[in-house]
Amino acid sequence: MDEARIGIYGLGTMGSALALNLAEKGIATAVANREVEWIAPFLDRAGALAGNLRPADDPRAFVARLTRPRVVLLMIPAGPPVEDTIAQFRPLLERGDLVVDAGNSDHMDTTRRTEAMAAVGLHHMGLGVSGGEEGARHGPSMMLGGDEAGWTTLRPLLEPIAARFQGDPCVAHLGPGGAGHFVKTVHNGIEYADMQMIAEIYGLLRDGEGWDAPEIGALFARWNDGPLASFLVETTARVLSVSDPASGRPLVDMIRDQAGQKGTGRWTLIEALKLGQSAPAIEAAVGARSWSALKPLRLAAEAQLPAQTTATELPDPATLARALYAGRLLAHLQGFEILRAASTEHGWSLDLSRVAAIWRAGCIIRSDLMNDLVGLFAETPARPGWLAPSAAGLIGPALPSLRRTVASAAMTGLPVPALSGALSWYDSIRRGQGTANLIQAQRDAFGRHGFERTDRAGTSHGDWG
Ligand SMILES: NC(=O)C1=CN([C@@H]2O[C@H](COP(=O)(O)OP(=O)(O)OC[C@H]3O[C@@H](n4cnc5c(N)ncnc54)[C@H](OP(=O)(O)O)[C@@H]3O)[C@@H](O)[C@H]2O)C=CC1
Ligand SMILES: O=C(CO)[C@H](O)[C@H](O)COP(=O)(O)O
Repeated sequence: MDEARIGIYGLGTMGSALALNLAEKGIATAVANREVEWIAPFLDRAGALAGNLRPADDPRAFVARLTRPRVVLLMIPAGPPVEDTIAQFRPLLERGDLVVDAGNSDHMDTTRRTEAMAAVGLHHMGLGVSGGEEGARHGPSMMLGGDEAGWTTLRPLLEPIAARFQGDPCVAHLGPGGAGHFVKTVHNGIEYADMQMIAEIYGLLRDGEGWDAPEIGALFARWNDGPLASFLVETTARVLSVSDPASGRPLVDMIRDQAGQKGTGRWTLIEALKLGQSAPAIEAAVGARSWSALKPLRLAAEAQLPAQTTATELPDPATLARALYAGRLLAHLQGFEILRAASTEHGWSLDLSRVAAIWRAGCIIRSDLMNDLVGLFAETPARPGWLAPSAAGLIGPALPSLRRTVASAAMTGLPVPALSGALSWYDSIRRGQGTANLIQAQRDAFGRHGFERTDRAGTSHGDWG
């Protein structure tokens, strides 16, 4: 009677929300936490749902509560905590049992662990979960990597708790090993870029036009009724409207401009570079968070360095909205191209249309745009998204607004690194004749590296004098 079909280990923000979600769907769930004193208050908060929760004070008792094959889902920080916890559980598990790492782990760690666990007959599954606390509680988007047998076991547990888009559960088995965690990492890279571009538009309105936070929030709220409709625009509108009870000022004005980051944005970039890809909108977003942390240096530079700006009228809100749409679209195309490159490199056969489909609800980057991307990536799965027949029609109408916004921000001295990175990337990928001929000439001139001529095959060298 007291058995559980799944066990959640780690009752922090995400783990406790996932456990309540499972319990609410009638799935008996074992729960445990490293520091056991958190378990009783969690059960109190669970109220009637506690009837479907099976607490355990230590890993052995926790495992003993699970039906076979046992499913141990870890919702704890990536890195050493996951490593150490798996080592703790491994001797308690038997052939066929599963460990599901549902935190934001590095895909290479997940692949390594999958292989090590498979060698002793255990299934290690990497599960990317997105949606924050609210998503985990009422329906996250979930990206699973691992073997087919593990998916067969997990599917009846994950589909009932997933977010749904028009009835379709936002969970998919995306590939073997670290495929799920890789997709989650890139999800977060896109999340960083989207947040940064929103912040850049906020900066133009605040510093260029002198709008206050509630005014900007009201504009974002209106935008959320149009093509920019998304969780992040909606959230932005909400946070900009909140005032600080202590000062009476908008709460956002009382927050230090130094952003945190746990690593997934940076990992996206590192992976992109390793795959020979570039993702300047995501790079700009990671860089902007890093620079934000160096507040004393920025203050010193502001006092010392000239701005040399030219007074220029900033675009009207409708132009800014289209610029944000274009930037967002290009950042998504960058992220999805990283996924496509990784899929080829690792042999994952990722279905990019399905990835977009499970990002339509539950996750942080859910948006109306994602629905268009489902169709776009179905059109030409073997080629970059921007070569899909529908891409030009999505990008074209918004592009002049992106150009106008980036140009006037540059003249005014207001930083828009992600928007301008997206635009430069676009202008680079659509240019048939680039400037790398000069790079090749330079390389050959100083290092005899050789180049290919346009009129004959093979390696040539120049007589550079
Ligand atoms: N918060 C979010 O919006 C999202 C978070 N994630 C990921 O989910 C995972 C959990 O995040 P979140 O719930 O926010 O984190 P919290 O900080 O709220 O909770 C962390 C949990 O991990 C446990 N823990 C910490 N260190 C160890 C350790 N060394 N060994 C065993 N258990 C440990 C904690 O136990 P104890 O109480 O004993 O300290 C606690 O249960 C992370 O990988 C995070 O990146 C994914 C999507 C969204
Ligand atoms: O995974 C997430 C959402 O999908 C988390 O919100 C993510 O951990 C946030 O990352 P960071 O702290 O680096 O901003």
